[in-house]
Amino acid sequence: MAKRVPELSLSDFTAGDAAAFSDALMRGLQDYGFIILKDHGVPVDLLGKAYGLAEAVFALPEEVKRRCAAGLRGYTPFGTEHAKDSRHPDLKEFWQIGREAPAGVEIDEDLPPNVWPAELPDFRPTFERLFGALDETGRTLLRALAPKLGLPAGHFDPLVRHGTSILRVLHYPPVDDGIAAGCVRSAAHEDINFLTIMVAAKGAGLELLDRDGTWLPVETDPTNLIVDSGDMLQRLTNGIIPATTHRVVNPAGPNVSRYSMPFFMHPSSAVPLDVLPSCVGDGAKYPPITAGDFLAERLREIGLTK
Ligand SMILES: O=C(O)CCC(=O)C(=O)O
Ligand SMILES: [Fe+2]
Repeated sequence: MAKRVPELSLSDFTAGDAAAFSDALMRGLQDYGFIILKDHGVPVDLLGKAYGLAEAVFALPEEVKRRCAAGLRGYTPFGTEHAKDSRHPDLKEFWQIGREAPAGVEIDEDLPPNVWPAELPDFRPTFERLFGALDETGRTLLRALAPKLGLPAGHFDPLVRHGTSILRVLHYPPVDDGIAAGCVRSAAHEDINFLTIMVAAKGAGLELLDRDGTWLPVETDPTNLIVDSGDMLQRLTNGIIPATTHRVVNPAGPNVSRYSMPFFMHPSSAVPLDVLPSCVGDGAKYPPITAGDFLAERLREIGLTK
């Protein structure tokens, strides 16, 4: 039988057999590094609205978009980011929305303000809502995963509640004929964070590197979410949950724009990424580092900070 990324229903966890869901989530991440999530609770009309605004924001004039560039928030122009070990820039532009410091709560984190496009008044409320909904889904998934790692269900909650999670709205424009050989929409990479919860793209192209060394397309209905495990979870689990290499290939069919929206779930910067006691086995494979230092190192390696 052809291999397929496992499909899970989040309602099994919230209103069904929670232990069976936890088993399937753990197995999916171990075997594929990816799962498809149905019945995730993020309203489908919100996903539709977000897609519409993603198209609108990237259609704004280049100088308007560039005025909304503010480092890790707002707009990042085409050709800025490259995968960690790639010499070529990825063929994408993106807009990043971060967590903002909660009103009235003192937190030990530098959370810069977001940048909003004045031309699109619906952009801010829509993406604030989507950020909140994906954040909630991510916390639920971490609650489902915790018992599989010998942890109490609520273990991750305080680590991620004020963390540096970021929602990235991505646009891959039609690929130019004159593009340099070796340039792809998104070169092979692993995500940096704990989990990525991604609004499934409308177009094909996402592929994961399967455990047998072949590229496996990750395809699903755009009303579903796609979840993958990142490097920080790999470190915590001593590699028991690996960060799976994935990429976005150039269009094989019609040469049209592709949009996607990954939400990268990060803990607070001060959180140590030490290997969990239940996963140490014969010894930790990774030296201790905080989430903040690890993120800073990786952002430099992909060209997003100096
Ligand atoms: O566009 C996609 O489907 C995947 C994007 C991705 O892997 C990333 O931004 O880390
Ligand atoms: Fe990724």
